[in-house]
Amino acid sequence: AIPLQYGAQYSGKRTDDAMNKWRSNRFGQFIHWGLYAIPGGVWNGKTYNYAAEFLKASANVPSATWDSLMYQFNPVKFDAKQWAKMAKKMGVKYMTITTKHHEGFCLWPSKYTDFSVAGSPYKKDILKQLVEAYNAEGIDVNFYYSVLDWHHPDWRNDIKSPQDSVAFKRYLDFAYNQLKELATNYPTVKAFWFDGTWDNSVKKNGKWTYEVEKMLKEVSPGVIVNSRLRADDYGKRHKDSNGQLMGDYESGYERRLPDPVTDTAVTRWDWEACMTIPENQWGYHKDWTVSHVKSPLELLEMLVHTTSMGGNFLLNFGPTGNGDFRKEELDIATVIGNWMGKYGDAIWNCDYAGMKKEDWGYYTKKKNSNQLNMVVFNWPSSGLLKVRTPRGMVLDKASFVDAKGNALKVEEIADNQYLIQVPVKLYTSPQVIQVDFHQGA
Ligand SMILES: C[C@@H]1N[C@@H](C#Cc2ccccc2)[C@H](O)[C@@H]1O
Repeated sequence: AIPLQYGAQYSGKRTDDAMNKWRSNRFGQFIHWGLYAIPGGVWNGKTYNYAAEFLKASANVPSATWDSLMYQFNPVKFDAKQWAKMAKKMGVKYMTITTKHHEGFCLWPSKYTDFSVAGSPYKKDILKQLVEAYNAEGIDVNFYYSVLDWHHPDWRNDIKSPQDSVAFKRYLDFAYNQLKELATNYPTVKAFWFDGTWDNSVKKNGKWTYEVEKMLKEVSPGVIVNSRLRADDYGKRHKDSNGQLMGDYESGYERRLPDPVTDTAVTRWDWEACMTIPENQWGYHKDWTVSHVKSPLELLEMLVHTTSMGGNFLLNFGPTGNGDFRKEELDIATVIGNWMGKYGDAIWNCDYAGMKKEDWGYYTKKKNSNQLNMVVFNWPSSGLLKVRTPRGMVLDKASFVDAKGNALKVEEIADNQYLIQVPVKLYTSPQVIQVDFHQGA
């Protein structure tokens, strides 16, 4: 192995209570909210199709002009309790909020910058209201923090001169202080979600990324840090120069999921996928007709797919500049929430079942149980669901979660091969069949 000072600190999955809770949450709400929500992808009457939170770059807006959006930030419809109630009904167990995105605007009154809610007509601490409201609903809150900062004069994309070094050191001190401020002032926050760490300037500062993770865990014991923060001694990200995952979970799946047949290696570590509802919009965009908007059932399948591979699914919402949600997002929250209300037990505290993927859908397995869930998206016209079990696993009985009393016919047609007989029907949402099993000889 290559000797490293700033590589992975441990291997395997964390098994402490904080990480077990993070893992059991499975379904989270991502919220991207900042000044970019005010123009919503439109600048000087022109609609830019690229991600709305990148509008400053897409529309080539001068920094002084963009930063003056701060004086328009006054979300009169913002109601943290209402947001938290919607999230609770949707069935999420955690929420990740952008404390500061690439634009540099802070949703809390940071003492290290004037470019925050404190400088806006709104004035109040948004993070404090969200943490209190979501925690009151029993939902954990995590903080997204962009290391990339277009506003700060000392930010550098790369270090190409001694002057760059001096300036970027000032920037890294600023970011370190902000992160310590966040961990100190919001002690119930469970995890830090780092982004904007792809530039050479950060890759050349693996030591700083190591020190940030160390500081956060000292200030907030048990806190969880994603792999995106970290660069090792040689600038390697996510996995160090020895191929070991850095941080507490892998967070490279952005708008994509691992393949359930060829990518089962991900089941060996903790990981999370984050997903947009349109093709590529994290911040609020006025016009969602510019790309495919995923239906509730498409998103629900992604949630089940992710759970079936032992990952967490973080679904993104982009509130408007006024602090309310668009109808499409409210409808998705309702449909998914209705399903989670009936079948959430097949998601929460469930994990990879260690079984071969079948065409009809996905398996999830309740932690520390002999309860196997079959979430069926593709209903078989044959009325037969094929199940291949690992050696020694014997199926005992199966029934619809909705009809526990009506046992389904389970036929073992060969060693470790079963057929479960189901009615041939057209369903309009995925069905969940619960299977009890035991470990045989
Ligand atoms: C979680 C997501 N990561 C951010 C990004 C990005 C990006 C997109 C293209 C090229 C380089 C970086 C998005 O703005 C959103 O915050």
